[in-house]
Amino acid sequence: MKTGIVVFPGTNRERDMAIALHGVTGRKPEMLWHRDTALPDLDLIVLPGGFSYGDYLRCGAMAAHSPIMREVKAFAERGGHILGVCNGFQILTEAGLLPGALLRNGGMRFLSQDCYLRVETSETPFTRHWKKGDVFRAPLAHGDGNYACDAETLAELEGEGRVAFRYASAGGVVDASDRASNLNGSVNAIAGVISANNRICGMMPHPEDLVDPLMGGVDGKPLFDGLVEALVR
Ligand SMILES: NC(=O)CC[C@H](N)C(=O)O
Repeated sequence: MKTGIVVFPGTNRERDMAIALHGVTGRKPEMLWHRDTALPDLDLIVLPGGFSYGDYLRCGAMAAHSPIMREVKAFAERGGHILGVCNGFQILTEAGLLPGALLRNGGMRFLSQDCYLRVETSETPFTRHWKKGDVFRAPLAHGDGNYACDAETLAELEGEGRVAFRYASAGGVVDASDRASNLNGSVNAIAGVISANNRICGMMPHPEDLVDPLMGGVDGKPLFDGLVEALVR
C-alpha cells in the first residue's frame, strides 16, 4: 500500500504519522510538500496534525488553498482515499472535501489530553477493524475541535451513517452535553466523519499516537490495519 503524507509549513505530526504508516504497510510513506503540483502513485493520502501556516485566518484555511490541495482534490475526485487527523480534518472541511467546520473548543481552551471514542460504524475502510460500539482511547491536542454543521448536514451525516466516531466516557457512554467526555463541545459529540463516497475520513483525535505498546497502547492501530486490508492491491 503506497501512502503519502502532506507537509505544510507548521505541520508537526507528520513523523508520528509516518511511523504509524511505515509500521503497518512495511514501506515508507512519501512526504509531499505543500508546494508540490504533482502526486506520485498513491493508495492513501494523509493530512496530518499541526499548525499549518501558523493557524493564521482560521485553522486549515490557508492550507486548503495551497498548490498541493489542487492535487489532493483531483485525487479525491478519482476516488482516492484520504485521512485527515486534527489539523488535517480542519483542512478537509476548509477545502470542502468534508462537510461542517471545526470551531473554537467550547471551553475556549487548548486541550491536550486523552479522550475516548466510540466507533459508530464498521462499514468504512477506516473503521472496519472495529465493531460498532467499540470504545478506544486516543490522545487529543487542539484548540479548534468543536465540530459544527447546519441541521440539514447533521441529519444527512446521521441518516447515512457517516459519523465515524463520537466522544464518549471510558465506559462508552455518549452524552453530548457532558463536557467531561465531549471535551470540546462538538455537536452530537462528533469526533470524526466520513465522506458520502466512504473514502475520506476526518477526525480530531490522534490514532497514530497509539500504535505500539512502547507508546503506551495500541488503541489506534485498528484504523491503520483496516486501511491496509482495504487498500492493499
Ligand atoms: N494537533 C493539531 O493538529 C492542532 C490543530 C490546530 N492547530 C488546533 O489547535 O486546533
